[in-house]
Amino acid sequence: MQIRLSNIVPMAIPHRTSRDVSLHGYFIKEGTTVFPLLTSVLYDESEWENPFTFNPSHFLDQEGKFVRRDAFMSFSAGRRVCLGEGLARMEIFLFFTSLLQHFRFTPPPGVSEDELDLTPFPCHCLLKLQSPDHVFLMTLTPIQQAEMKTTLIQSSDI
Ligand code: HEM
Repeated sequence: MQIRLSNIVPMAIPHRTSRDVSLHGYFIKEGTTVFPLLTSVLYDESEWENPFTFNPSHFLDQEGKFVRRDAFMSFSAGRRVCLGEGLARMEIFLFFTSLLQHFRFTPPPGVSEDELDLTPFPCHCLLKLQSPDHVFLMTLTPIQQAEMKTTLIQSSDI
């Protein structure tokens, strides 16, 4: 599904631990802000045959039937999973099926399908996030930078 590859909300929404937690041997104290990095699951090479390619077969079994994949986490998971998931899935389905019913999509003249570049923006920048205990270094695309700014504004407003 294109929603996996497009990775719309790469760092989900920041959450804060309501109590001390031990997770896979790591101790996280109460009140720590946690960013669930959905990108790490959506592009996990041990989960997807071609993590960086649009490949609908990721969601089909040997007989061509649709299968649910736990690593498909574009809408996050758990109690704070995206509330609009059902609506978003329905809208995207209606939008794309209408387009596919009415149009034929082809690469521009002189370009083969293999040459199509689906990268949103090639430009990257290095972002440094610092907290009293931790420093995070990340490479972000402009879309992710914009989301990051929104996220930081939201979390500072809490
Ligand atoms: C492809 C479209 C969408 C994607 C990929 C997406 C993804 C996400 C993600 C990753 C979160 C964070 C979950 C977390 O905190 O761990 C979220 C939260 C949320 N989303 Fe979406 N979303 C989409 C569309 C929508 C739509 C259409 C609506 C409403 C009409 C919506 C409403 C919400 C709400 C209310 C939350 C906060 C839930 C909470 O904190 O309890 N989303 N979404």
